[in-house]
Amino acid sequence: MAVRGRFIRKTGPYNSLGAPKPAECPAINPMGPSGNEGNSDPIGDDQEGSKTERYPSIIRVEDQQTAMASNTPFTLKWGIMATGWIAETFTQDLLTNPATTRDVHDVRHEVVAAASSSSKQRAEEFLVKIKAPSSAKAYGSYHELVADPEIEIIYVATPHSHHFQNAMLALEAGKNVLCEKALTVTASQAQKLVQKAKEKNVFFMEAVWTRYQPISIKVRELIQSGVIGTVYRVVADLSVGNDKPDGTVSFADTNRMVNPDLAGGALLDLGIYSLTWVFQTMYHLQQEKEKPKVVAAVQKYHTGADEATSIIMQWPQHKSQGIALTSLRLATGVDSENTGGPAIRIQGSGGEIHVTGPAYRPLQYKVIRSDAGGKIETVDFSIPKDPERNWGHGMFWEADECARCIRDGKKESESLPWQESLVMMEVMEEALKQGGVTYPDLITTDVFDAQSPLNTGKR
Ligand SMILES: NC(=O)C1=CN([C@@H]2O[C@H](COP(=O)(O)OP(=O)(O)OC[C@H]3O[C@@H](n4cnc5c(N)ncnc54)[C@H](OP(=O)(O)O)[C@@H]3O)[C@@H](O)[C@H]2O)C=CC1
Ligand SMILES: O=C1OC[C@@H](O)[C@H](O)[C@H]1O
Repeated sequence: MAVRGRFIRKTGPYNSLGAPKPAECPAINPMGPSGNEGNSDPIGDDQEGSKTERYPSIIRVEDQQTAMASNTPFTLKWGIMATGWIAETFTQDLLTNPATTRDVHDVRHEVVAAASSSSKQRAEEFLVKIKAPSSAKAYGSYHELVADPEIEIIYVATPHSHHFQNAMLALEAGKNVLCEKALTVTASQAQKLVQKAKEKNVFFMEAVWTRYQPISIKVRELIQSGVIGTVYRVVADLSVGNDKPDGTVSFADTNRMVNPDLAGGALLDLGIYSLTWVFQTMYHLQQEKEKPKVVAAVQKYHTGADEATSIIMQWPQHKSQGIALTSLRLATGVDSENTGGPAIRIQGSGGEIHVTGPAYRPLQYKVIRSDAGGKIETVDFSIPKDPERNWGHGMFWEADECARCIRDGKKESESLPWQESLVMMEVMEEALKQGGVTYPDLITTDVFDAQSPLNTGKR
């Protein structure tokens, strides 16, 4: 019989009060059963439902007052590079109130400016749309953005094709950088960025938000506690069902999902989350790091990008294997209940953990221990919303991580160290190489050019 568990709140990186906490969060949703009233989520995949629990469920008022009296939150000042879909989503998360949204009291965020490579007007419209404070500046170029002395960190939200040149532009200007996934198009580009971050002594992180979500932290803790024994295999999938009867997929050939000029393809956009689950549950937890052997099957689309990629990784010294799957034609689950099974299956010598939901932001895990007589513990998560803005997408936890690292003088995040981003880039590069996927020189070069069209927007 399945036992639905409650999320036991532990002190974690998202919990900053330092004051004693209630041991358990009761399933109270101050916004009603859906917790989503009136929200218009641009990604359209928010999964709040009646069975979810919220963060935070209860904050004792005296705890808050004690913390507020003794600590002034560290404020991180952001510059947003690009004005597309994820720039909008992430920046709205930045603008949520950390205290009332997610029980975070030690850091906060300020949006200083946003820049569009197309026009200043586009940046102005962006700031209006996300209801940024009137103090936020609009720039019509990425160069102006990175030159703003008030900005401490640049969020790079351009297509992956642009990440190397754009992140390097910001690092060269001495800025801390949070760069969207996939970090780069090639492993050599990622290596160059890490070298530059070291040289400039600044913070640099790949924006894999999943790593900072409470569910990821909890699953890593569970594995480390040994509850399912030694993990020997992880199978993870992130796929979307965009198959069309005429043999194409429902993205225009120019869309960044399939356009080689924008480093399109399933692996760099979606498969990276499947890899994230393989890596964060195995490689990340290895004492002695071992690079995996890689075998890949790649289905190429008529544009030349990959439409489906399956990667088998082997860690011979650890006797473990990981399978990362992604496809643009078949969805991970046929329905929202994931009748077809969990998106992520983590198999250990003493049991399994199943993680359900899209791999970039899953909201449920199950622990199935071989010694528990068939009992299954099910734990649900939800994404908290700012009651005032009626917004929350779950990207704020990675922003909080950036703030804490910068406050504490750290140059990389322990939850996603540089070395791990680099090995993941190597795995993806190797898989694409095995499948014969190539990208244009403009986006694969590892030579920085401040005047590259990728930096100037002169496309
Ligand atoms: N973490 C997550 O959940 C998600 C991450 N992503 C990642 O974010 C990145 C951006 O994705 P997304 O926001 O969906 O993309 P969009 O196409 O919606 O936005 C990209 C933005 O980049 C800028 N840009 C600069 N040059 C170009 C160009 N040649 N073609 C298109 N855009 C250009 C544009 O802003 P402007 O003209 O104003 O400079 C544009 O609005 C990708 O790397 C993707 O992997 C995407 C979705 C979800
Ligand atoms: O990072 C992402 O997560 C959500 C997906 O829908 C999107 O394509 C991808 O870029």
